[in-house]
Parts: sequence; C-alpha cells; structure tokens
Amino acid sequence: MNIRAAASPDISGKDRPRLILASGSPRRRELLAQIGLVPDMIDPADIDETPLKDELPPAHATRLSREKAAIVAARHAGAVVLAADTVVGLGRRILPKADDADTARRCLALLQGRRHRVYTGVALVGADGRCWNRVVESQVIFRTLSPAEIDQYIATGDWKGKAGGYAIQGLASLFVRQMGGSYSNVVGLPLTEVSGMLRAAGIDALALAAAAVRTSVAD
Ligand SMILES: Cc1cn([C@H]2C[C@H](O)[C@@H](COP(=O)(O)OP(=O)(O)OP(=O)(O)O)O2)c(=O)[nH]c1=O
Repeated sequence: MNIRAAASPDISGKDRPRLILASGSPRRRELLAQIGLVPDMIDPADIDETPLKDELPPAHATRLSREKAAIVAARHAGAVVLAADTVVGLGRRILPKADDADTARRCLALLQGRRHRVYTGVALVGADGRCWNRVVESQVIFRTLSPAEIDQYIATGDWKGKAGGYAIQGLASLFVRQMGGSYSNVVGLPLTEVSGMLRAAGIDALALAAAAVRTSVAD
C-alpha cells in the first residue's frame, strides 16, 4: 500500500477545495501569499461593523468574523471560505478603525505610552458547511509619543483603514516597545492558527508548498 498517497491524496493541490477570502484587506491577501496560498476568489462581505452595546473586544472580533464568513459562504456553496476581523482593544474598550485623521490621532493619543491588545477573530466555513472559529490575542506596548510625532505619523496616511489607527507592519513599528503573541495576528491574520484551521478544512499550505517544490525540481 502506498501510505503517503493514502495519507495525503490532495498533496498536488489539484483536488483542494476552492478557497474564497471573504476580505477586502490587502494585508490578509499578503499574509496568505506568505504561506503560499492564493485564494481562488476575493469576495469581501462588507457588513456593518458597529460594536453592540457593552460588547467586549474579543467578542466583537469573533462575531464579525462569523458574520463575514456566513454571508460569503452563502454565496459560494462547496467552497472553503475564510473571514477575519481585527480589533484593537484598550481594556474593555474597542478602538475604531481609522477612516479619518482625527480618529487616528485620537487612537494614537490613547495608545501611546501604554499596553493594548489586538484581537483577530477568524472564521472558516468548510466545503461541507462545517464551521471553525477562533479568536487570537496579541499584546502590544507603545512607547510614549509626543504630539509632534503623532502629527508626523498622521501626515504619512499609514493609519488609513487600520484598526486602532496604526499599522505595525509600517512606520508604527517605530512605536512598539514590546510585543507578545502572534505578529501576523496584529497585521490581520494569525497564520499559525489559520493554517491549522485550513488544514482541518482540506487545505494544507505546508504540504502544498512542499509538493510545488517537488514538482518544479522534477520538471
Ligand atoms: C492593528 C493593525 C490593523 N491592521 C488592519 C488589518 C485589517 O485590514 C484592518 C482592520 O479592519 P477589519 O475590519 O478587520 O478588516 P478590513 O475592513 O480591512 O477588511 P474586511 O472587513 O473586508 O476583512 O486593520 C493592520 O494592517 N495593521 C495593524 O497593525
């Protein structure tokens, strides 16, 4: 018996289920590309992301990721659908996604000189309709920022569309004194957890990458 073939019938990738990324975030696309996965389609859910009354940051990220996945899965029967939501939490408080300079400035004034948490809720719907859900927490401590430094950062526009008004993968890396937990989680997709969920749904990023290397060497 060919044990490897029996254990990994999908190793070539040709039989893997279609993967739909239910997100308009370029960061999530880039993070998936980092582990060799190119979604077959990008289909953002575009839902109302207003927090519920007294909703805590991890519960908010979990709820929104589930809603995004469910809406998009209903449009793509038989596909694997991946959705996520990233939230910056300061204690019990949810900081907004910065769509204008004033919001970003207010967020940075709150975040400077202290610790906050970043939660990404991840929801996956399998080709057979099974659902997986996780929320991953990272901790970030910003150094003290002067009002002039906040103004300089605002002028770069790097905060646009980012939860909490900053992007750790950009200039805001200059503000990070300390970080705990998953870095990719802060950027928008906790890759270790996501790859485990995808594997459970029949998409094994590491096996696909290894198979691709073997194929190119054989060519
Ligand atoms: C904290 C932080 C967030 N972000 C981004 C990740 C997300 O794109 C965004 C949080 O908003 P989200 O609502 O999670 O995602 P989105 O609106 O960009 O896309 P979609 O809802 O279609 O999935 O903030 C960074 O890029 N870097 C960071 O350091």
